Amino acid sequence: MKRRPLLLGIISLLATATIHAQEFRLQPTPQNYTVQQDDSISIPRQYRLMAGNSLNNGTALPLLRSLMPEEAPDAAFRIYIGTKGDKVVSSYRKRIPQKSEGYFLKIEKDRIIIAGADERGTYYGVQTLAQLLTLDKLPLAEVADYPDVPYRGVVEGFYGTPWSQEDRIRQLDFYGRNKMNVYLYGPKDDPYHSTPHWRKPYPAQEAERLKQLVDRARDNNVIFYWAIHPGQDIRWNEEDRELLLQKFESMYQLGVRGFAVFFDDISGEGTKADKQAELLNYIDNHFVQVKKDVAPLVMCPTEYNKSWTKVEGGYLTTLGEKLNKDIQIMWTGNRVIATIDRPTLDFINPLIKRKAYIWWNFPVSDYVRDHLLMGPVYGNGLDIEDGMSAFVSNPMEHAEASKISLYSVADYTWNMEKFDSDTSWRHAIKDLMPLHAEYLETFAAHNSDLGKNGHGFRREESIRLQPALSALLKSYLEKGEIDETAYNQVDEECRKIILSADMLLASGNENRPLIDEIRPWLTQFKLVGEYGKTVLEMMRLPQQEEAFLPGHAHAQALQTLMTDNDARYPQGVKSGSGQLMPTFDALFEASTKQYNQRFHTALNARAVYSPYTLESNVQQLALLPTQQKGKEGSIAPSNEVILWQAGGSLTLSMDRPRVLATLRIDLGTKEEGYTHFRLETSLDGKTWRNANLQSVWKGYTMQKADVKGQKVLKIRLTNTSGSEQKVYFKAFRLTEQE
Ligand SMILES: OCC1=N[C@H]2[C@@H](O1)O[C@H](CO)[C@@H](O)[C@@H]2O
Repeated sequence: MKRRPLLLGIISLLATATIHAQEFRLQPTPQNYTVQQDDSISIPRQYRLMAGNSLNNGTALPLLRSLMPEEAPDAAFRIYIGTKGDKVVSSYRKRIPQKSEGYFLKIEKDRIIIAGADERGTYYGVQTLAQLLTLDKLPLAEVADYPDVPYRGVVEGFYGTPWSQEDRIRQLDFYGRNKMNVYLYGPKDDPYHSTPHWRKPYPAQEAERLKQLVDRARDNNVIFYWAIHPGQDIRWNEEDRELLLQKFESMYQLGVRGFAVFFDDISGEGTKADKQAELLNYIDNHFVQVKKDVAPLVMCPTEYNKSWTKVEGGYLTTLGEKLNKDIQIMWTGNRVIATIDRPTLDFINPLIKRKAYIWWNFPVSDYVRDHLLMGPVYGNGLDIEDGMSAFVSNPMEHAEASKISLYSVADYTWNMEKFDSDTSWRHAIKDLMPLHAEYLETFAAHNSDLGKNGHGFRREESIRLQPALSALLKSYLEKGEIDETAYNQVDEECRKIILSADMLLASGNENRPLIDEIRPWLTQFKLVGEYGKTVLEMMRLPQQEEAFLPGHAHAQALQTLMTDNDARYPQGVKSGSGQLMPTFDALFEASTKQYNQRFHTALNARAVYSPYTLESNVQQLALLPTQQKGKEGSIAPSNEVILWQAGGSLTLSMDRPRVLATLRIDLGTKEEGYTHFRLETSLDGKTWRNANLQSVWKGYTMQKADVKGQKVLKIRLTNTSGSEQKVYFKAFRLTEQE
């Protein structure tokens, strides 16, 4: 029957609209928002625009016109839009919040009023109207709104593949919609941002692409900051100072109106506080203050977190005392990766004599590249807006996937008291994939913890399923019994996991960039679901000699598939590593052990293990995870400067003696740097023999140890120089002989 699809279509549209209306929330949560419940108006097709002159070359009007195309001078319905001081909104002047970027928005029967405290506030009023226009009828609403934190946004400051041009364009539009007003461009692996080419202007093509971004940022009322990272090889002389200013000038010519200097993750000459302060004040006095249309200068200190600060050393107090007062100083918190609370701010603000410009290292994943961080934003204080000048998030190299967190960071920094982590997280997911939200939520819920890592930072995972997982495991391990309720919940979740992975992989064009980013993890997620189902079946069969075997074999096959996965990620991809995998592995081992005892067999009862374990008394190395892929074993690299104390050592132990083929070590230091270290191997952990290091020049110094054919149980690297060494820990990789 022809009519049925049409009828179904109308019903589903109404259903979606109703759900949308029920679930509707303004993002970020406004400070004040009232709606006349029993009344609304249909969206006017035509309107007469009454606009204040102050908006002429701003972006509020273009946005309004893009939302409401039918302007007609004789239309009955009117839209009054202006900034405080514009005559057109003078009668609403008292309703405008007296706050930077504040706005007043009112929808009445015959008019809409948008009045901003400043141009960006007016723009934000239009962004709020844009959200209300997605409803099928316009509520008679009144919004008096403003942000808690002055500067809110993103610092692209991670190691790894920088975002693409398309990524950044989409990001800037996202910041406009979510009222984020700052984007700091500082990808560590851009050679013109950092060593070696920070002194050189960008080649024409890159310059043109940056100009496109600067223009897009302006369209979205976002301040585009360009950051420079000169500290690794800067010389404190006039030449380098002028070269840096020339580079800033060339960026200014591209339209950049925000500048930053990052001194993080460096060692040597560039780390001196008084020299840094002298340079920054010079830039401030001779460039920022001279230009007059440039935002306050931002700097990232070398000691950018409390665990690396020696207050008595005077680095931070020197910056606090010497830096011009309007220069912003970034801070990541008590550790490199940390949530921000009142004690964090009470520590740093007095030292730097200004409010910290928070650089929040979440959801950045460059130190756990095998993981995605898709969980809720939580753990930051909700009463600390007055203690910071900014809060910017350092995201993952996966731009779209980072939006789940960024949506909530926008919500948190705009209206801290009203921030609700879980509500925000669920809406962030709907915003990213409205048509597949339930599947993306299932995926995100089980891909939020980052596993063991060098910073010791962890996140909750599989929160709703945790009680069932632990009940199932507890009853099975302690009593060999199956908790049927828990069993069914976990079984049902495995079904949802498999379904969600397939639905997202097949989701087509809804958000293809997102699926392209997370595809390796979706494939892995499906394997996790299948592994769970297989292990659950095994749990029922340890008393059946024949029936148990196929499940055991299948589980081992799935374990192999989950380990030797996507070649593009040398360290592999991990999914469900926080809760699901540890539970399924434990159940695999328990049921197999039960079977082996019952039938006196020796089926492999080990789910996964790394043949390598790491011990070290060097604090920044001690927690680094080890990885194994086939014949290659490695210790995860670190991005930061390692303070390796005299006599400090790192020992990699095997589960049994293994014959080595190669061992490569990269401490990011030059040739002579390796003379400060001794490399040894041992077959019994008692007697050690030297393995001398030979330099391998691969565009940078890498060390190759002549261990070919040696059977070893342990490898040890010790700082024998008698003093602390500051090195990087870029690679520690071995291969075993076939
Ligand atoms: O300035 C703050 C800072 N600089 C480094 C450090 O934090 O760790 C981040 C996470 O590994 C890394 O992405 C960033 O480039």
